[in-house]
Amino acid sequence: MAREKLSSEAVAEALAGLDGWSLAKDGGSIARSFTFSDFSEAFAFMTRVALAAEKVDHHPDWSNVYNTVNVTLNTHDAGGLTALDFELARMMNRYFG
Ligand SMILES: C[C@H](O)[C@H](O)[C@H]1CNC2=NC(N)=NC(=O)C2=N1
Repeated sequence: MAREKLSSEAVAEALAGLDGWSLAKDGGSIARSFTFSDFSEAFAFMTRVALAAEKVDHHPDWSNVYNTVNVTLNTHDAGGLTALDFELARMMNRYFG
């Protein structure tokens, strides 16, 4: 259920309630950059998110440069966006503060 690909209407609705995230041009993923005061804060965020992502078996595609974490979310198994991506995005926003 949660890993079923969402319709473009459902994606638009979920995205409307989600601060800071944008949809990729092909509609297949969402992305956000998080900027922190320094590397320690950025890495602490990644550690918290990594543990929570592992618990729900849904993992971000991300990179880190100094104080910035760039995140892309999609569901590889579904070949697009699912409810799990939006759950993970909301969780990251909460951890960001
Ligand atoms: C076997 C395992 O449950 C799957 O490979 C999970 C792991 N984490 C995942 N993470 C993401 N982002 N997409 C997936 O399709 C996915 N699949």
